[in-house]
Amino acid sequence: MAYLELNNINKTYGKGASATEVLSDINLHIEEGEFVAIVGFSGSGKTTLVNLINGLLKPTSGEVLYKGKKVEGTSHERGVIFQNYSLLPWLTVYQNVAIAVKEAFPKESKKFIDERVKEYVDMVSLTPALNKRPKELSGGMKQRVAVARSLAMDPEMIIMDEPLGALDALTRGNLQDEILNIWNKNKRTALLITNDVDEGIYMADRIIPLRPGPNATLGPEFKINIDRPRDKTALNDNIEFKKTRNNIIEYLMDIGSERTANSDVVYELPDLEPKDLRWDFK
Ligand SMILES: Nc1ncnc2c1ncn2[C@@H]1O[C@H](COP(=O)(O)OP(=O)(O)OP(=O)(O)O)[C@@H](O)[C@H]1O
Repeated sequence: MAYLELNNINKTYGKGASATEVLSDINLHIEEGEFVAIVGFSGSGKTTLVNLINGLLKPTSGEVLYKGKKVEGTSHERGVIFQNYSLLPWLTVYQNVAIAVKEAFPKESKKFIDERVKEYVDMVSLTPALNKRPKELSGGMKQRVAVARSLAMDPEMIIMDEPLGALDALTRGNLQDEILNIWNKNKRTALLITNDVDEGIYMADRIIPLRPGPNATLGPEFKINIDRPRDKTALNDNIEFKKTRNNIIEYLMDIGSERTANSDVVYELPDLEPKDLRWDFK
């Protein structure tokens, strides 16, 4: 039994003539302690997949099992970091994080909650913004609050839906490392949805492409055989990194051009440009 299992998942939106099958025959098994990345094309169904795992959506057919039990709704055992922040606009940064920490640790003291909120807000370098409301923050700052809020709840499984998309390279690199630290230190299981192949290789044990939809399905997995902790600066010269990166990009380009040739829809490719300079920020 895997920690998280998706068995023969199909998800259709709409009914009758307007029905669209977004995900088809998705099978994914993640073991406890693993870090898996799914890299997909824009609009291929990545958020739908996250919402099925989180329990916000029900599959049209198939089942999602978490620790052997069918997922029937949301739970803070599985913490999701969404790409669209979902902060409560009337609460400050402190209050947005505190409300989540209280929910995850209902029996803990006020002091514990206060310290934990401040620790995680500091981790995302937002201590000066503790008393600001979301409307006073930039998109990247809001995204960092969302990261702090999810990680402060100490979920058993960290599920990330393009969580670092709106961030500059330096902040993005720092948060990748914070997420990896928490995953490693607390022996958590992680699923990262990203359109950045380099980010996937830096962070994950395996990368699985999501083929473009409709009827998106998972492609073959690519194992990342690079020792941890990984050194960003050294990665660009790592033969295994270059080989894996080329293999994944080649696969994505092939399926992208295959689908474009067969339809009128223009698919936006994942972030495939070399980002060599990015690693120099550390
Ligand atoms: N509630 C819904 N009802 C109908 N169609 C939907 C619904 N939610 C998503 N879709 C459609 O399903 C497809 C996949 O959407 P989804 O948001 O899962 O993709 P995504 O890969 O996360 O996209 P992006 O990379 O742009 O965030 C899209 O064509 C979208 O229009």
